[in-house]
Amino acid sequence: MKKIIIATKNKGKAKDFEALFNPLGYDVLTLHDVAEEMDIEETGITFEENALLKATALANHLQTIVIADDSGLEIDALDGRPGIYSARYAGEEKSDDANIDKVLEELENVEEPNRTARFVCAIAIASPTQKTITVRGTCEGVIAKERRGNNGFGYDPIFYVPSENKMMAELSADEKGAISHRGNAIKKLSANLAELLSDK
Ligand SMILES: O=c1nc[nH]c2c1ncn2[C@H]1C[C@H](O)[C@@H](COP(=O)(O)OP(=O)(O)OP(=O)(O)O)O1
Ligand SMILES: [Mg+2]
Repeated sequence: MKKIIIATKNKGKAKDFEALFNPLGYDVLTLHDVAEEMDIEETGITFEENALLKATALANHLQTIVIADDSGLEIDALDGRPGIYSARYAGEEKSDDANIDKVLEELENVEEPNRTARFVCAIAIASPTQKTITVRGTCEGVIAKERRGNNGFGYDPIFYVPSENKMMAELSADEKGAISHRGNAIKKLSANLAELLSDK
């Protein structure tokens, strides 16, 4: 199979990408496979900037074409927080469990109609020979009052998807890919994905 390199250390994200890319004929490699030692700082103030930082750093390092994803959860009642700070919302140790606890606590007194939120995913493609590209996908939902489901990663156990009548963490990787912010971002590329990934 052809290989696609994703500049991520997040294993849950890598699984999402496998579900999206394996059917298109690509094996997924991550930073764990190609440059474990790299630690790319996310100093941007938008998802797109951070995705570009990650993709460009690894593309330059490997001298090949690379994809990166910067993503997060925007909660309307929290004025869009945690946003680009989603991974470290409850502290530098990047704990999904602590992040969820913090969100549930902050929304303790917020009732259903005001618990709307969206996942956002910016995907960047960087290459030594082509112009960089970014696309954004989103997925609308509602923050539940407690966790449900064992699939996925991050905030999936508290993200209710109305169109599926399920938590994101109750969907299989394929079902998630069909409706998720990550899947929606990839869809925007799909018409010319093969060309974009050919590194010519
Ligand atoms: O589908 C998702 N389902 C649940 N949660 C999600 C999803 N997509 C992003 N998220 C959350 C997880 C993390 O708290 C943050 C991403 O932060 P982000 O910096 O992009 O990723 P990361 O630091 O975990 O890995 P890396 O930068 O190596 O790709 O948003
Ligand atoms: Mg990160």
